[in-house]
Amino acid sequence: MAETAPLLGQHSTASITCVKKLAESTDLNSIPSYYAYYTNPAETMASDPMIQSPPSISRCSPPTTPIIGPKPSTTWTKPVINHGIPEELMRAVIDVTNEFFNLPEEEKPEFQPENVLEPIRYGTSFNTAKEKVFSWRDFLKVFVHPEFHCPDKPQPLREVLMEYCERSRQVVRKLLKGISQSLGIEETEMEKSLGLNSSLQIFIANLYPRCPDPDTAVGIAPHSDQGLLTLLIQNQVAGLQLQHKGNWVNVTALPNSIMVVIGDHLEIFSNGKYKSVLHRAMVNNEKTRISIAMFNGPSVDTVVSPAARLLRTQAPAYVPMKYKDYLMAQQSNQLYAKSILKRVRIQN
Ligand SMILES: O=C(O)CCC(=O)C(=O)O
Ligand SMILES: [Fe+2]
Repeated sequence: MAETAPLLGQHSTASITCVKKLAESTDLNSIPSYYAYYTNPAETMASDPMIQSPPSISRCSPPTTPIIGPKPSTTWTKPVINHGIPEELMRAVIDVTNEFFNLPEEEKPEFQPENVLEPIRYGTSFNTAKEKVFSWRDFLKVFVHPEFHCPDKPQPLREVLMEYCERSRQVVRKLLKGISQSLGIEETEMEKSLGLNSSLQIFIANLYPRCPDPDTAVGIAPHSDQGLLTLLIQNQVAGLQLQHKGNWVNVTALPNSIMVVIGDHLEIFSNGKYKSVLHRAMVNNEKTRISIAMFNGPSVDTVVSPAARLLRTQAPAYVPMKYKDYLMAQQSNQLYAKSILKRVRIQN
């Protein structure tokens, strides 16, 4: 990982809206310097995939509810199988997303608003207005709950997305139920404190085109996700890595599994028992990779603090912050490690 965040600054490349087009140029043998994220080859190295035993929702269904990791202090991500989401639906989400990215660029400006909290946003890297070094990634971000939004093209996107986001919320609710039990918190307390009935759910589609210099570029820079839980699927092409005990580890997706990634707000709500996971996406020079990250957070107006139940016996390790403000802070900066979480963590 880069030791320090690349310097902030206005870039002459601010008008770049898409890496796909660049990657498709026939004579591209190297990458422009503003995609050189890693300068030291050691930073891109990762260990072999860890073999993980997936928890299965149906096997763990109530009263023994699903678990993520062996104990609540985990910093781990887990693949979940038997989640109840049909494989065809997961494939359809990836296919229709690919269709969106394949639309002519001339048809996409309507999805490129200035405001980072607009409900439909297509773009490249993470925040080109703030980054000096870009990520080798195009993205589509759509707010799908509590209000459902969707680009009006390609035509099948709406139906597929609506079903996938509903099914994902059901999976997340089951997982959160298990997590609340593991923390000794009533499910209703969690629901109420986090405003889960109007939870913010964001669909993020990531496109990582083939890259001529995969050891220098990054698909998405090291970061933790800001919500409670992210459900991640991909098109059979590997690229996700997570940091475990200071080392980067490749994550291999089991067929038909969903990776569950713990986000900052679960870390805050659990007062640090669950730790959000530092992860990144790497690129390759053979195949285009698509990943779909479904972010599931509290409701935007919730002021999130560690659960009251936990604070009966523990000192708070995080200061309260409105979820919307947290989201704004994260989205309007460059993506860098756990930098936003650090702002609310109480240092001992
Ligand atoms: O593409 C991946 O595997 C990771 C994507 C990701 O971390 C994100 O969208 O937040
Ligand atoms: Fe992420």
